[in-house]
Amino acid sequence: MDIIFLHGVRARTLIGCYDWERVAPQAVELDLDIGLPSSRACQTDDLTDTIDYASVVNRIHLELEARHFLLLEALAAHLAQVLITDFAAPWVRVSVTKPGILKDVGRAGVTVERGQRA
Ligand SMILES: Nc1nc2c(c(=O)[nH]1)N=C([C@H](O)[C@@H](O)CO)CN2
Repeated sequence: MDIIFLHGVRARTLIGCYDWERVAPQAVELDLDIGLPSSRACQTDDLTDTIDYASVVNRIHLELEARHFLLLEALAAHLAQVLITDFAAPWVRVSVTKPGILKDVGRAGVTVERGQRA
């Protein structure tokens, strides 16, 4: 399976289970690994035969503005479902981290995998 990736996507969103996290957006970083439905673009050299990673990152930012989750797990699972449903990805791995959220921890986060990796 061929994979496109977007690693180190920086964004701000309302996320968290505590009251202080419900009032202001905070920084998150995402790593997205997205399986492609086919390797056709390798032969055709045509953007319409693959998943446009620029379109993906635009959609991710729209989702982060529109949806507000309590847990990183719920956010990661939602983004994974968007990639599978709306971009026809057969397999995705979505990692979401909160840089600096915990004392003495560089990044706290979660990774979800959805779909079948061929
Ligand atoms: N497994 C998780 N643990 C925690 C999460 C989370 O999303 N998944 N979130 C929090 C708080 O919201 C955190 O941002 C502040 O401590 C705690 N644990």
